[in-house]
Amino acid sequence: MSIKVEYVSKIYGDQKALDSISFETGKQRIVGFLGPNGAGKSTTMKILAGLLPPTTGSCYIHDVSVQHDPLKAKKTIGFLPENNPLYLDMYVREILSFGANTHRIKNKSRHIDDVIIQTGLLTEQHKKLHQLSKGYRQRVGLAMCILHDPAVLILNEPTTGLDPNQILEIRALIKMLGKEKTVLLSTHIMQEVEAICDEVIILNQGKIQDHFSLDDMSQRYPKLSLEEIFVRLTK
Ligand SMILES: Nc1ncnc2c1ncn2[C@@H]1O[C@H](COP(=O)(O)OP(=O)(O)OP(=O)(O)O)[C@@H](O)[C@H]1O
Repeated sequence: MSIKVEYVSKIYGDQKALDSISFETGKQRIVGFLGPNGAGKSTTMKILAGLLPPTTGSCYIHDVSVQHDPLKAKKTIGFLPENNPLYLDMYVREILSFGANTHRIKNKSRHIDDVIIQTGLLTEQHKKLHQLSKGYRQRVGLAMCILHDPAVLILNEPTTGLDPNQILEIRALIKMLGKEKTVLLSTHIMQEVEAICDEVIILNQGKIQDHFSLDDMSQRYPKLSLEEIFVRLTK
């Protein structure tokens, strides 16, 4: 099992954001994590990334408990938060070097070269982040995520705010990364899920409504598009 979530609930004050959710994903799968605004996607992702404690329940990345062994679990995770907060005054190589130091990566320079090639940043590597287009900033965010070669990527709305060309390029990059890694990807774009995901989890008001493989979709929901399924499960 790659990602395992067991009976996770999260209560903020008197707001129940997650209500005992459980799911598991296989390895090297791209999993679309869908739900309307406020469904609890970001909360789940932050809990999985070890940035937020659940109120109850547990999660595991490759059988390592995020709650009990957070440092070990974090070595296996690359997390791209919503809005990809980066230090915009830093140069591309500088921020990657900063990330590599955090992960104590050996052969840093060669490793950064590899990640720059993998994420298509070669032509932009000498720029400061504020000089980059949103799409290239997103590539830097993804480069930061994969620096320590984690087996699992947790990507919160990675294509939001990008133009159609950049969306296609970032999707292709995620699809390429998904050949070797498990990717949990939240998005509001159904087309994106159909283009790159192997399976889908639909969350609504803090509860999992369904979890299915896209290969099984037409059998499970005959004649319905993913958008229609989303509406049916979240209305
Ligand atoms: N720090 C917080 N304090 C209080 N309530 C919060 C906090 N963070 C999230 N919530 C609430 O928890 C619920 C789930 O929020 P969350 O951000 O996880 O949803 P989401 O599915 O990621 O939404 P979106 O698609 O809009 O990003 C919402 O009702 C939200 O208002």
